Amino acid sequence: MSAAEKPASGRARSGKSTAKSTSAAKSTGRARSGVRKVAIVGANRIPFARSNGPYANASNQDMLTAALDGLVSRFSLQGERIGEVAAGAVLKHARDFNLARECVLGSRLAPETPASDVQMACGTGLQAIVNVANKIALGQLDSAIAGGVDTTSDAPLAVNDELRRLLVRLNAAKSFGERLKLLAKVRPGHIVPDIPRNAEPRTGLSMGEHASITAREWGIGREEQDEFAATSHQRLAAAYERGFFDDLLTPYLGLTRDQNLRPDTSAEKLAKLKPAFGGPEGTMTAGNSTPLTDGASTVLLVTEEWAKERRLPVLAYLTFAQTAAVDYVHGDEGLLMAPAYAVPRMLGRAGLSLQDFDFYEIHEAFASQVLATLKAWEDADFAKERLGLDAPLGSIDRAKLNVNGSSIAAGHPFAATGGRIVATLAKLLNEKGSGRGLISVCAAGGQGVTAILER
Ligand SMILES: CC(=O)SCCNC(=O)CCNC(=O)[C@H](O)C(C)(C)COP(=O)(O)OP(=O)(O)OC[C@H]1O[C@@H](n2cnc3c(N)ncnc32)[C@H](O)[C@@H]1OP(=O)(O)O
Repeated sequence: MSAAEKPASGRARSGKSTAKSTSAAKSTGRARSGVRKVAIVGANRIPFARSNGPYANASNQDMLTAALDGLVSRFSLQGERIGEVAAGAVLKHARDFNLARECVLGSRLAPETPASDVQMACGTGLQAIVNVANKIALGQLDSAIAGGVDTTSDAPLAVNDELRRLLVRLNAAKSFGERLKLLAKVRPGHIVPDIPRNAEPRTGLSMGEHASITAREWGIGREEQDEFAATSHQRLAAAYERGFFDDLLTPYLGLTRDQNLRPDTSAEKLAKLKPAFGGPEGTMTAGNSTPLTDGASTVLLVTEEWAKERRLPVLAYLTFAQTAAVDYVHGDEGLLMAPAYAVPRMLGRAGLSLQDFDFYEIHEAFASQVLATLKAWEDADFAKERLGLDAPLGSIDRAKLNVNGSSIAAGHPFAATGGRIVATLAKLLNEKGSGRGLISVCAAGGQGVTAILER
């Protein structure tokens, strides 16, 4: 561990490494393979809010800084130079060109903490975690914070292309006359803003519309989706009830728990909702889909030595990760099915089977997408034709899946979901004392990010 990364009584101003840090770096413990273990010691997030709700006037910077500062308080990181912060947002204003760095500068971390943005749609949060984990494993960092944030309340609106070009030229105009000439070209139609849609640029279809096609293809029925969604609410409510989130969450703008959570949700009540995607015969509703959400999350990842020196218990280790992408544009694979490919590839590297896990954390973009992924893993033709395997991965014990609820109940502020899931699983493994958990996150753009945590 570098001395400059040790807790400082005040803010660390110099950011310089010392001779001590060089010798300490040489002696850091390495696993036999030459790869260091990546420890998760804790996390912090703000409660997730429904879009245009209590966080309507909060920006990505406000929320991510609040999540970061909550982590700083929890682990006494005031004034500390952390090795690196990696974070991102799916919907980002141009002024936030390096959002992570702006949030570091706005937080109580040492301003000498480097930071960079990551973007992998809904996989952003988990990808940021994997990026810094890899640097820790390779000996490039001893401590890191990964995070994510998103707001659909404060989505960036763009002016249309023609007006934007005019305004850029106006800004560069050298004379008043030139400016007047350019201004005279503005037409009423230019005022119409370019509003970001929750849709795939290459197909024009929303995530929900894409998922509804996959649901039809895999024969995922309304009843099983509603049951799945109700379970998510019931389990999240039970987790809050037993205080599970007490050390994972900092209250923010009047919220002390995820606002979308409805403990009284039942499959019977959800059955009454009208379809939101897939036309009048569609099976996907507001109840069995994630809502549009605002929120932020952060996770602290370190070496075992860093944790030991501060007497911080390790919750779990991040041991494997894998990304995959599918061709939903020219091919016939579902937009959100990439984790169905990433997971078997990761299991192959890890020498594990799908059944070798105590917990499964599968991001619930939609109940139908989780159920289609599970069905794909059980399907012999999918195994043979798509995965090139002799046998299907098989089924999992559903009692081990999203045991504390997931995105349908908690909400899904796109880039913040990875941090919420890693925090939840690390704590579950810590409570159990030993075991292994699998994480799977689907993302827009036909991509998926998966990881394994162990303890
Ligand atoms: C990789 C990925 O993660 S892709 C996923 C990315 N995320 C998305 O695509 C977001 C998808 N979700 C959405 O677009 C929106 O939330 C929608 C379109 C599904 C629904 O939007 P809205 O219609 O505004 O939802 P709203 O909250 O008003 O709910 C609609 C109705 O369902 C009801 N409802 C919702 N959840 C529940 C519940 N758990 N129990 C009972 N009723 C419920 C609401 O009360 C409301 O009823 P009302 O019309 O009588 O007031």
